[in-house]
Amino acid sequence: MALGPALACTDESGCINRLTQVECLRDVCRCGVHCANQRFQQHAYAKVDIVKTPDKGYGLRAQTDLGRDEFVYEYIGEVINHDTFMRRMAQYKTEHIEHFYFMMLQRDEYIDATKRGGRSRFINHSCSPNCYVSKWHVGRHVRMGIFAKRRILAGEELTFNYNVDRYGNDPQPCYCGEPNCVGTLGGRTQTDVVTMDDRFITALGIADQVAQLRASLPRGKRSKILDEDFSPTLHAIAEDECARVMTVMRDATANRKMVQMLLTRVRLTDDISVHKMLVKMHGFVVMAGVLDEWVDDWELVHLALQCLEKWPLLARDKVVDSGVGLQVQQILEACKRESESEKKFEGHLSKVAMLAQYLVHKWEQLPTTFRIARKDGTEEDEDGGAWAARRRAQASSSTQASHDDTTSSAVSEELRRSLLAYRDADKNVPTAPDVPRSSRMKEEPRKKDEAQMHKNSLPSIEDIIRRANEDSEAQQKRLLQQQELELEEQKREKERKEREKKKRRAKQHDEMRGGQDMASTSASKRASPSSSESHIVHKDKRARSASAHEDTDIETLERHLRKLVGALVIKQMSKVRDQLDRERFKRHAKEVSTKSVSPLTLLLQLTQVLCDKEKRNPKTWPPRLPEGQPGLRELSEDKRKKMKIFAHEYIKKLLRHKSKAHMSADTSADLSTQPDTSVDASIDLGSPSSSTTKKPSSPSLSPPSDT
Ligand SMILES: C[S@@+](CC[C@H](N)C(=O)[O-])C[C@H]1O[C@@H](n2cnc3c(N)ncnc32)[C@H](O)[C@@H]1O
Repeated sequence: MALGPALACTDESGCINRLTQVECLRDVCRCGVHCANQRFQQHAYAKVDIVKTPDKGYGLRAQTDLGRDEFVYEYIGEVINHDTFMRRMAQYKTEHIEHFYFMMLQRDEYIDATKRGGRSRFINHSCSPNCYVSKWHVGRHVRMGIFAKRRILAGEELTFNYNVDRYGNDPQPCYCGEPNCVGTLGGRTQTDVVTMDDRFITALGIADQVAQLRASLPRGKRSKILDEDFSPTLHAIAEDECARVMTVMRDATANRKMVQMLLTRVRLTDDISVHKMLVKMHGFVVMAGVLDEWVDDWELVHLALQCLEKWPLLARDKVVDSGVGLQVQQILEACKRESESEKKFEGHLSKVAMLAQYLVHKWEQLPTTFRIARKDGTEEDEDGGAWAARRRAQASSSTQASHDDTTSSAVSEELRRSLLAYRDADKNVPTAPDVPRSSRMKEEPRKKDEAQMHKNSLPSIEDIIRRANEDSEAQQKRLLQQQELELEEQKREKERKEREKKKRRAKQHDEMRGGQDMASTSASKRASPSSSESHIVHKDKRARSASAHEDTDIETLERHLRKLVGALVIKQMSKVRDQLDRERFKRHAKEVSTKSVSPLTLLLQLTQVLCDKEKRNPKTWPPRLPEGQPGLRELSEDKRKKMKIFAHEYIKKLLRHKSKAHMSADTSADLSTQPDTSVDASIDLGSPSSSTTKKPSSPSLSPPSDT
């Protein structure tokens, strides 16, 4: 089934490269730009923060959630050989460097991130980690990646198990704080089952046995017994275990005990389909790594040859491409040399010699074919192509004319290009001759440290921290800016709504007032062209002033006016309190001073009337502060004076009216309940007095001089 671009070379795609931890190569993978298996090459790192921990120095923290098996970071540093590694360990001790940053890459290759490296150097150890370390092949290089072991939430500290891959000077106390903490980090060997990573235990197919044993042992003795006495029963490999076995074999190539157990599982397997699958999972490439690493160890070499003998082949390509053919040939020659000096084949040596002879002969019988590029783009072997190219370039370009790119009409374009690429690359990078390690080890120096070549391109630790700080500062700045923009946007939106609300209110207000004015005008029959015009002028002015002061909170101004006028009215009322019923006065005073002013009582009406009068005056409403902007702090002296006179007159009139009504308990002038409409009629100050009352002499609220 053809997979969409989104799935190209993902875990779900079935891409063999991805499954066996080989990166597809740029310009080679047929999925082109959609290929998701180039994470090392593309530096597709997770977003992380460098943080200070309470007792482990700095640490690394996830900035975002991470999915299981997601690529976190590459472990970057100087790649050094064993001699340099030993020298630096001693040097760092004398320099009193507190933290260790070594990680083993493969035999005789270590990554040192002490002085130069990437952010991954800050990842601390945990006995129950949320990440794991895994080796990937990227072109000709083995590279160390850190991956999420489970789903990780943003903010969690990232950790992996140092006891699997990391080397330091001496064991250090562990402060991971996990319930299963083994107490120390570093100083252990990678073969200790007690510290062994779950992935390895699963690949060995011994998870149940380890769990049982752990459960049956007393706590204190667990690690000792597991390390020294534990020899698990190994079983044949099932088909669904092939990818795991091969990836762990690649990861643990330098771990003798692990390699031995995994090879034993391969040897115990009889199912031909499992062997086919192992071959498909780059089995020959992984085996070349194992032979390269353990070429001096006859027992392991024997075991490896026993596995190779089981692997089915129709053509010689994989043997040649991986370099295993050449290695086995050289093993055979080494056996011969050894036997000549010893004058006899013994033990593993004789078995190795016989098996090697057999394999060399068997493979020679096989034809050499070339893979034709597939059209569906779903498979396979971009890396196989690279390895093929490398091996051919290194070992057999002259003897195998048919491998030459000039004869490549039958060869896939992908293979041809990777051949060219690697030949070019090989021109620049000195590689060790393909000879058994025993002889290679004698060469001094054995191999130029890649570290020396890349040293100057690696950032220093100060650079990393500085850059991390800059990054996080920039990010914080971006976040702040974004927040500010959002706040501004919210503010604008709020203001817009407020304006609309005010417009609506002003419109309603105008309509109401228009209606009232018209009604009062027609009722009093005082309408003259000039007053009608002035009403329109007023209305216009009001509308203009409303729109000019859209931003003013009219409601607040009104409330404030009511408070000021209310206080003034209360003062006036208190002057005649003796004439008023005490209880009633109190009640009204309370009502006046609260915000819920409504025309329930006549006295409230007095406040209301004064306020309405004030608000009707376009010259003074809405009021302005001396600074010019809309607002109201207090009433001007002039205005207070006028209002006092008005209130005084009003109250006097009321009392007169009450005494006229004989102050009966059930009087219609009951101040607490019903509006006294007779009095109400007498206080229409904005219009000529009713026929029954005289207009007060001086309550006119002319514009105050200070506004
Ligand atoms: C690769 S460095 C990790 C970064 C280091 N914390 C730093 O500040 O640069 C490894 C060192 O960190 C410290 N470390 C890491 N994990 C630790 C743990 N679980 N307990 C105590 N120290 C730890 C040890 O000193 C160790 O040698």
